[in-house]
Amino acid sequence: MREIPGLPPGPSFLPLVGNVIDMSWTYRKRKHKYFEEMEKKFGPVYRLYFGRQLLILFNDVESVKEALVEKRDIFTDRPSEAFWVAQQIVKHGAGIVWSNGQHWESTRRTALQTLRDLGVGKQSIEEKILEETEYMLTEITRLHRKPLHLDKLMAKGASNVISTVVFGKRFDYDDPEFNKILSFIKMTFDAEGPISPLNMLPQIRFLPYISAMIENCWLMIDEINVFLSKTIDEHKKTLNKENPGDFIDVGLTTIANSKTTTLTDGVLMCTILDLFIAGSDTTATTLDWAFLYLIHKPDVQTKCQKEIENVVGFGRRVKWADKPTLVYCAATLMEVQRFSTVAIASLPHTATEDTEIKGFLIPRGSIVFADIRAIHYDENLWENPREFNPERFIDGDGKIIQNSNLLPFSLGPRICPGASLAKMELFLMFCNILQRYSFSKTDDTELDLDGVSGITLSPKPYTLHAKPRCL
Ligand code: HEM
Repeated sequence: MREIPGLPPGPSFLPLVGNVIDMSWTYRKRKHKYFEEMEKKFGPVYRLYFGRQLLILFNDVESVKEALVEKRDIFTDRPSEAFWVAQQIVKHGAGIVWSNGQHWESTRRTALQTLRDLGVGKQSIEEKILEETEYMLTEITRLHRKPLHLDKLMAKGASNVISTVVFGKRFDYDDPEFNKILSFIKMTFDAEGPISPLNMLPQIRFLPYISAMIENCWLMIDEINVFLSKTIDEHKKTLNKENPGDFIDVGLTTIANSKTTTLTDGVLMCTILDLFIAGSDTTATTLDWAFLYLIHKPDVQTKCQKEIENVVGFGRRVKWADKPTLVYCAATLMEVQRFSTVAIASLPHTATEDTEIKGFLIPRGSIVFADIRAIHYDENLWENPREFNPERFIDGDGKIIQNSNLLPFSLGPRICPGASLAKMELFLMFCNILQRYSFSKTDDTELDLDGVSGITLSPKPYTLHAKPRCL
């Protein structure tokens, strides 16, 4: 492989495989550490090779804004053609995440409008989140006498909020169909995502271990699709076009009423899967980190609880309307999002023409990522970024500081469409659980705050003790 002059700097690489051995093997499950090393060596814009494919990482806020906002016309598309896994997904029909152009714009717009119509950001969805939080608290009450793993419970809670929006109903935590969706999401997120070696060398799909894994994955998708198709059919039978009750109803009404929509039953199914995949693990993992930080920093937990006690007391649940007065809790969640940066980087974008960022050539067809974690740990933007400190988001008058360098949902036209829902879930679940329970470490061993990288960055499995405060 010959380097094109003008490219950003980057590490040496091997013919054919590029930097894959370091990325996917030496730093397996520690991709965030690899990106950190590369940024230290090569600065705010660097290049890697994923096989023969050029990858460019933007690591400071200027380059990310230049690419994803100012040059949005060039950097909005996903590289659906460049990845073998994406090609397979798109072959089965694309929803929001992997589609481009007109199809993406219209599907994303419909999804956003539908989420708004269904009450995301409003009281109706708040009720559902509070109801789900009660189920989570019942589980904690049932299990709290033993050391608890919160990750699965958070995944069930967050997925049920999406279920309520999409299907108009929640599932029991032991429902087999629900658990199938959860296993699929977990499998997807444990994988290396866009930089899985399978994308670089699709031929390895014929190796027995890998082919069995892929086979298993398609089987799961088939089963989920059968379930989705059955659910859509059931919705067709009860559809009231004047008063659609959930995401499927709104989708079916759009299909029936609009001659120009790109929505079909197939696209609806893909979009539903996108919402589940993109919306449940991210939110659940953020909450999992939040409770890990609280047992690491008991003083932060005490301050959050004192604030809840003073503002809300114990006589009622914490509401979304309490957010402006629960300043320390809100700041803690902002710090959780900065410090954990669950989405280490944006999803992949591609350059649709040759361009320059910070004076470096970014050739057409290169795959680019915004390294969100690098921005969240940038010493030029944050004081002591390696310290967990909610106070950084509170000003001298005790008001929240909205810091435009906090970018957990990325930037530009592909910015996460679920951000409002996620923020509401995080706040209501976090505060209401803390109102009722205190959490502590189960032993004296030091907590591991480094995390394990898949598509998202999750805490290494940990347990905690939950002690009821008032029941
Ligand atoms: C704390 C929770 C969440 C975090 C940290 C998060 C973060 C992100 C990030 C970083 C992206 C990539 C943007 C880019 O490529 O530039 C994204 C995309 C996306 N997210 Fe989220 N997200 C969260 C919750 C949600 C929820 C609850 C939903 C659904 C209701 C959702 C749906 C999506 C979708 C559909 C996309 C693809 C957007 C597109 O390609 O146009 N996310 N999210």
